[in-house]
Amino acid sequence: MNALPTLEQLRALGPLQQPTYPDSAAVDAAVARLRTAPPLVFAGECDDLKDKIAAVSRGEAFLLQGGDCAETFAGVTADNVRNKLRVLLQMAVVLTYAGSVPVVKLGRLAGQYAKPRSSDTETREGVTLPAYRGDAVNGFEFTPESRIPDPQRLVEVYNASAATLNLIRAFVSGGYADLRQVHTWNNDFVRESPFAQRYEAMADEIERALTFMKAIGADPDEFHRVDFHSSHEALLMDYEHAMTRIDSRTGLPYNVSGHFVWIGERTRQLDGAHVEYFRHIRNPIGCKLGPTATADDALSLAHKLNPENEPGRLTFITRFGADKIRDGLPPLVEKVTAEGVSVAWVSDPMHGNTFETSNGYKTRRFDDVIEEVQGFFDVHRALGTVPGGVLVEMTGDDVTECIGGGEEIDEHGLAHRYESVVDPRLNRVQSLELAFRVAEMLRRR
Ligand SMILES: O=C[C@H](O)[C@H](O)COP(=O)(O)O
Ligand SMILES: C=C(OP(=O)(O)O)C(=O)O
Ligand SMILES: [Mn+2]
Repeated sequence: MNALPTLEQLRALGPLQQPTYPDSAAVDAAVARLRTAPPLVFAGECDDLKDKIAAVSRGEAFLLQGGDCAETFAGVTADNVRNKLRVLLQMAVVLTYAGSVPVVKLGRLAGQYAKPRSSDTETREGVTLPAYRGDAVNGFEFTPESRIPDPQRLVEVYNASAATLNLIRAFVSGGYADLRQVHTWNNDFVRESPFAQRYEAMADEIERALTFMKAIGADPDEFHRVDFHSSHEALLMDYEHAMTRIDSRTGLPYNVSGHFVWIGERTRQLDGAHVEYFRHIRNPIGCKLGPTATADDALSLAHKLNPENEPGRLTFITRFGADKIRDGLPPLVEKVTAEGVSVAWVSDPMHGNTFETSNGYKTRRFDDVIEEVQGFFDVHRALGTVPGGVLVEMTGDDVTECIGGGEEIDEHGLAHRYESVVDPRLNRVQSLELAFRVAEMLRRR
């Protein structure tokens, strides 16, 4: 494989969804600063994750990827990060115990700050401004000043990601994620929620099992820490290229701003800048596939992004929508499988199911989310292939952004606590409910 293209070469390919900065010298300064910054992750950690995703592709593990649609700088607080991690750990333990399969835990965090948008502008009450493109680019506040892209924010992304990942690393190795804390994670949960109660019952069973294992001589320290990795959409060429380093062990380039990075639905053109960048880095990578993707697109992307057909290297994240998955997914899976391509299939049941309510909230129906995951499992079952995981937009807080679920949030209920700056997230109860529902699907896998 030839060498990593320069940033200038990638820019010359016209990458889509990039901000238009007013001051290019300021961009150069931010990129130069990032080029000398220490890595946030190590290449060896990326390789470990690649091995785990290879197990996912063989059906020996299940991938749980979750976090905000868009992280915010204001959201880098101990409470926010802990709440998110806690629900991810709860979901993982539900999937592991009720689904009887090891779970690969992948946070959509510590780097998820840049957003592709369907429109370059946003209009409110007759005023039109540049669209908000994530805290990596501009401010959410609807004023002309705040919406101007500021490259200094790229350095802030690095700092915010470093702080988040540092805290996550402390939590997962310092005892918070110890399986013996399985009850503690559920403390202060709405007791009335049937899923919180179901979780309590399951946690009791797990505790008994742990006591039993200790009695027969198992080492309790085995349960002390968990593996947890970070991921984000590698959208902004300036940031991602500046955060690419040559691994000293192998001499190969890795993106060191996250363990796993993915190409979004809007930037997966075969001859585009993103695919060109991604084919050179050695991280495990993902590529979204939506309803316009053909079987030939999938195959060409696989050949270009993973020419050596390395297991665990490539994950296809499908996001068709509940009404399209059953017809749209089979041709892709059939062709890719028939050609002997090694890939992990993951369902993103969020992005094909977004709509706007009459009162102006971008939302999703919990039932559509479940229906898409069910369709994903059914398609794979019918084809004899492996439904490898789910990617969800979720938060550890009790927000009201998605409709339905056990608490039966309706359109009017969305106004109660809608905090997302881009897409609607499952709240804590909805996330747990999803985990139980997916565990049932896994048991039948
Ligand atoms: O999160 C994904 C995209 O950024 C988002 O769904 C696009 O949303 P938009 O249509 O509001 O721009
Ligand atoms: C932008 C996203 O998704 P997609 O590229 O699939 O639209 C996302 O995951 O937030
Ligand atoms: Mn999103």
